[in-house]
Amino acid sequence: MPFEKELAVAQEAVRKASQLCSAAQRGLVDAEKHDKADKSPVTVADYGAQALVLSTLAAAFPGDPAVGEEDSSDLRKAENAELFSRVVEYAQKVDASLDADSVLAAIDRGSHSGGSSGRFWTLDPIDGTKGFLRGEQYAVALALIENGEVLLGVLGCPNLPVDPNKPEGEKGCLLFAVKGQGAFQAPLSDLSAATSISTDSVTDPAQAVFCESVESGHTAHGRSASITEALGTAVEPFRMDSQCKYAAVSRGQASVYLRLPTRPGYEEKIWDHAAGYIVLLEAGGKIADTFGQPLDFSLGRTLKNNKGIVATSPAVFESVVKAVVASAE
Ligand SMILES: Nc1ncnc2c1ncn2[C@@H]1O[C@H](COP(=O)(O)OS(=O)(=O)O)[C@@H](OP(=O)(O)O)[C@H]1O
Ligand SMILES: [Mg+2]
Ligand SMILES: [Mg+2]
Ligand SMILES: [Mg+2]
Repeated sequence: MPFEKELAVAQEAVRKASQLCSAAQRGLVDAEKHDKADKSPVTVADYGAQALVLSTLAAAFPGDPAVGEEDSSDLRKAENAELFSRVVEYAQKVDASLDADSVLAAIDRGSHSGGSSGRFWTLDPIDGTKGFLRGEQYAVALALIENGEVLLGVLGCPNLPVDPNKPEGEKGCLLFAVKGQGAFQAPLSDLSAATSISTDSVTDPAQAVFCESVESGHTAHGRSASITEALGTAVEPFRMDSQCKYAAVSRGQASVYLRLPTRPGYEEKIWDHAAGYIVLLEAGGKIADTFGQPLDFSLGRTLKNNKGIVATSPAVFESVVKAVVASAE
C-alpha cells in the first residue's frame, strides 16, 4: 500500500505523544503552563509532544521538513528554565534518548514555511490547548502534505470515548486516513483493532447534529444559532474542543462542524485542519470554507485564501453551505 511506512511512523509518533499529553494533563501544575507572545496558552505537553513527534519523523524521514505550531524561542529564555526542564523530563519519560539540546532542535524542526511544492509534515502537538487546560477534549494532529495536497492524516484524541454511544466507557482514540484508502479509528490502547469509519447519512438538514468550538473567540456562536434556526434544526450545536470535531463528523457522531470567523483578519492555520480534513474526506464527508470555497493548503503556514470552515456529511453539504453563505449577507 502507498504510504505504509509514513502511516506506521505517524501513528506511533502520535500514540506516544498522546501518552505524554495524558500523563501531563492528569497533574498539570502552574509551572508547566506559559502564555506565548500572542497571549495564547502553551504547556509542557505542547512542547514535549512537538519534540517527540518531530524527532521521530526526523529519524524515519530525515529529508522531510515540518510545519509545527510551536517553536523553542520562549523555552530558551532564562526566566523559563523551570518550564524547559519539565519539558525535557516529560519527553524523556517517553523517549529516553532525548536530552535538552535534542528537544530544542526537534521543536525547531517545525519552522518550515509550507507552500505548494515538495512534501512536508504539519503538526499541531496539542490542538485545543484551552480544552486541554480545562481537562476536556484535545487532539494531537499530524498530516503529510505533498505539492499542496493533504495525503495522510493521524489524529490522536486521548479523551474521546471509543464508542460515542458509551460516553462513560473507554476513552482514547486514534483516527487516521491515507488519500484513497478510507478512514479508520482504533482505540489508543490497541492500534491493531482499527475499524473503518464513515460519516452519517442524514439527508434532511433539520435532522443534522451540529458541533462547534467551546471558545467564543474561535467561532461565532450567535451566527451558528441563526444558521441552525434557518435550517429548521431544533437542537443547538454541541460544543467540543479541538479537531475532535472532525473526528465526531467523520464517525457519524455529528453531521456538521461549523467554524465561523470572529475576527476579519484571522487566518486559519494549516495544522489546525490538515489531519481532520483528510480523515473527514476519506470517511465520506465534504468540506469548504464559509464562502463555499475549497480549502487551499498550498499557500504557506495558513489557509490565507479561506475564511472559516464548513465540514459535513455528504447529503447535507450543499444546503448547509448555502445557509452559511446566506447568513453572511
Ligand atoms: N480567532 C481565532 N479564530 C479561529 N481559531 C482560532 C482563533 N484563535 C486561535 N484559534 C485556533 O483555535 C484552535 C483551537 O481550536 P478550537 O476552537 O476548536 O478548540 S478550543 O475550543 O480552543 O479548545 C487553536 O489551536 P491550539 O492553539 O492548537 O489550541 C488556535 O490555533
Ligand atoms: Mg496554540
Ligand atoms: Mg490548534
Ligand atoms: Mg496547538
